Amino acid sequence: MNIKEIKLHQLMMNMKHPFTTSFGTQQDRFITIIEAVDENGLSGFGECVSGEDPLYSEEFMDASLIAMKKYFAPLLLQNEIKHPDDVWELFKPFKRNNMAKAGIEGAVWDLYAKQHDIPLSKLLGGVKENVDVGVSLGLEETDELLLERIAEKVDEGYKRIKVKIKPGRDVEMIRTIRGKFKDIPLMVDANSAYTLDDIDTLKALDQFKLMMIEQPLAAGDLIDHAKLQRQLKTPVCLDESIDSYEAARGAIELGSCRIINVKVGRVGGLTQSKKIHDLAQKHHIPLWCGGMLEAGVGRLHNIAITTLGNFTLPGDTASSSRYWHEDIITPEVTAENGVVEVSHEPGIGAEVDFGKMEQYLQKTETITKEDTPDMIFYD
Ligand SMILES: O=C(O)CCC(=O)C1=CC=C[C@@H](O)[C@@H]1C(=O)O
Ligand SMILES: [Mg+2]
Repeated sequence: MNIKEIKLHQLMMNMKHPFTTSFGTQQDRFITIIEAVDENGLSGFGECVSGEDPLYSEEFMDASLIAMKKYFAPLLLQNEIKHPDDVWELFKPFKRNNMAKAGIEGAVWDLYAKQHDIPLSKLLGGVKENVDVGVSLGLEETDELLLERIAEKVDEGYKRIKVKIKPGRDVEMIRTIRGKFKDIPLMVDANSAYTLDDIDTLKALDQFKLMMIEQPLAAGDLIDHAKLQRQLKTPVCLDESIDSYEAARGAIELGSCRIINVKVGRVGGLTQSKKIHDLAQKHHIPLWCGGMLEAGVGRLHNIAITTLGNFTLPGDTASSSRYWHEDIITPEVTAENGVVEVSHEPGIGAEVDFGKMEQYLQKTETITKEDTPDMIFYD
């Protein structure tokens, strides 16, 4: 693919509203945009979605940056690859660090699609021209405030509403929501805030006709999720637990969930996302694409993967304006009545706008072919 250099554009973006989950509140988003440049000056873009702190998962941006600079970018530059699927194999000896791997791999996918003049969605085997999207709402100080936010998003036409729950803000809060919004497609996300000791609370949620309960228990606990799913009518959806193809296989075989949320970064990139897609399809497990509070580049990668046939449920890829006063891409992602049109342009389908990015840019670091992987044991 003749990749000449990798640039790591490090941005600090300020979110329009704080976003609160069971594990914390976020206002600033530290994002790295990865640019892979080929010998002809063509650029492909990826986004590293690690959090600022290791709260959602063990990955965090400072560590991902080191992993990209020390290992993944130099490795990519020193090994000629023919296809983006080769990237996963190239990085395989290096354990985990999926979000760092996915960020670089994403730039390679976009570059390859542009080199071949096709949309990323088509390159991935996507079959949809538009995708349904929902919206994820954080916890608010009061239920009244949350009701207002839901009303806004229902008016905007989103295809489903996801609300965050945690112990003490669960059954009664959902009862209040259902009191006002009797029939909206509604789901909850606990981000691992419960254990099987909370089974009565989780069972009580069955009465509210929820589409699913996302990640109620600990990420590593496929066994307890299987026990829980057997006792719940509401489908369990796994997010944090699905950090690899093998985890997806385990969850499906054990019956730990009936739905999977695929996050491209969490599973190590688009190649792994496709593999999980095919596995889930074979087992009749529907998918949707989750979000990581991405800027436009990550958002467009999410839309591209959602065009695959088994992404049958609305994802978290809401409009750019859901989180940002101004996104870094032109055109921005816009959901009309909960539907995003898939671009026919080559690659991710929008331009990264360096003029807009400037306001958020803290630093750009460039890795070239002269930079060797910085390892003690490497031959
Ligand atoms: O809109 C989005 O990007 C999804 C937002 C969202 O729900 C999440 C983002 C980041 C980490 C988690 O809290 C989370 C999730 O669990 O899905
Ligand atoms: Mg989640």
